[in-house]
Amino acid sequence: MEVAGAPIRVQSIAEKDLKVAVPPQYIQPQENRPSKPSNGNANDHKIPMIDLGGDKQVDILCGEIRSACTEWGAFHVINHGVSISLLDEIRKIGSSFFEDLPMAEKLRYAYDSNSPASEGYGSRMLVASDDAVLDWRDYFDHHTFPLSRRNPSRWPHFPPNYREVIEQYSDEMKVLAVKLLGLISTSLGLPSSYIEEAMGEIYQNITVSYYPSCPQPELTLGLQSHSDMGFITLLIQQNVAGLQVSKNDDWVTVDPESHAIFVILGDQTEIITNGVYKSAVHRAITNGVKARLSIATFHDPAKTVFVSPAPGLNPPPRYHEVVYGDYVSSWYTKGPNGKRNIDALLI
Ligand SMILES: O=C(O)CCC(=O)C(=O)O
Ligand SMILES: [Fe+2]
Repeated sequence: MEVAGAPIRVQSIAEKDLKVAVPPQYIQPQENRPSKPSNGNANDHKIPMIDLGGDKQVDILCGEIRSACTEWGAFHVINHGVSISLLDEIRKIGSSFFEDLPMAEKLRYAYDSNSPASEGYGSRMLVASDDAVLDWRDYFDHHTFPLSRRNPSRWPHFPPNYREVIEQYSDEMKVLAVKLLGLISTSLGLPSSYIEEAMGEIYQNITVSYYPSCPQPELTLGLQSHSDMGFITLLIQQNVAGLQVSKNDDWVTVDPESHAIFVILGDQTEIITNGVYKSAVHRAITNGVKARLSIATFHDPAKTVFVSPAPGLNPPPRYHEVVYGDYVSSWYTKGPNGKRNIDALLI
C-alpha cells in the first residue's frame, strides 16, 4: 500500500532522470518477462473480428461468436453501434488528462489507498502484498453503473468535456455489453436474457490505463497476466499496441483497431457457461519509446449475487457456485496470478 501523503505514480518515475534503468520493484521475475511475441500470420494467431452490423442471420452471427469464445475467449467487434467519434473522443480526453495536466493537479483525484478498487487516479490496483512486483501503469478508474455509484464530480474537470464524454461512453458501452451477453447466451442455446438476468443489476467501471514509455520494456510488464473477474470487458486502445492474449502457451498481440472494440470474457462468464467458454488470460507489455493508452469497461454483478453454471450446460457442473463479492475479495488478497482464482472453484 502507498505511504499516505506520498503517492507515487509511474509517470513521475518515468519522467525523472531514470532513462536507463527502472526501479527494482518493477522488474519481473525471469519467467514473467515479455519474450518475443509470436504474432505471425498463422490463422491460429488471428484474433477473430466479428461484424455486428448489417442483416446477418442470428444463427450465423452466433456461430461466429461461439467459435471466437471457444477458441479465444476474446474477439474484436465492428459495426457495434458505438459511434467512432465517441471512441476517438474518449481516447482524446483520456490522454489529455494524463499528458496535459500537471502531476499535482492529477493527484487531486487520487484514489483511496485504504480501500481496494476505489475510484480515482492510481497506480497499484492489483497489488496483493508489499513485496509484489509492480505494474508499469497509472490509471483512472470511474464508477459508472448503477447510477447510484456515478458521481461525475469526482472525475477530472479537465479537459472541460471529460465528464460528459465518460457518461455518454458509459451509457453506450452498457447497451453493447447487454447486446453481446444476449448473443453469447443465444450462442449456447440459452434464452437470450439468461446471463443478463443472472447478473442482476449491472455494475460498470471504466478504467483508463496509461502506460508511460519504459526504459527497460524487456524486464517489465504494464499489467501482469490476469483474467478479468466479472462477466465481460469492452476495451479500446490508442494507436500503440501492448495488449496480449494468451493462446496455446503463446502471447498474441492485439492490434489496435481504431474502429473496433475488443471483447474479453471474464471469469463469471466462464463459470456460468460451465467452462464451455473460457475467460481470456491477458496482460499488457510496455513500450521503450511511446506511452500507451487503453480504456477498459468492465461489467460485473453486485457483490451479493451468486454465480453458478447454467443447469444442463455441458454437464456435470464443473465449478462451485460463488458469491461474487467473495470472488473479488480473494482476487484482491491473493492477486490475479493468471487464473489461480477461478481454478480454485473447479470441481
Ligand atoms: O491495457 C490493456 O490493454 C489491458 C487492460 C486490462 O487488462 C485491465 O485493465 O484489466
Ligand atoms: Fe484485464
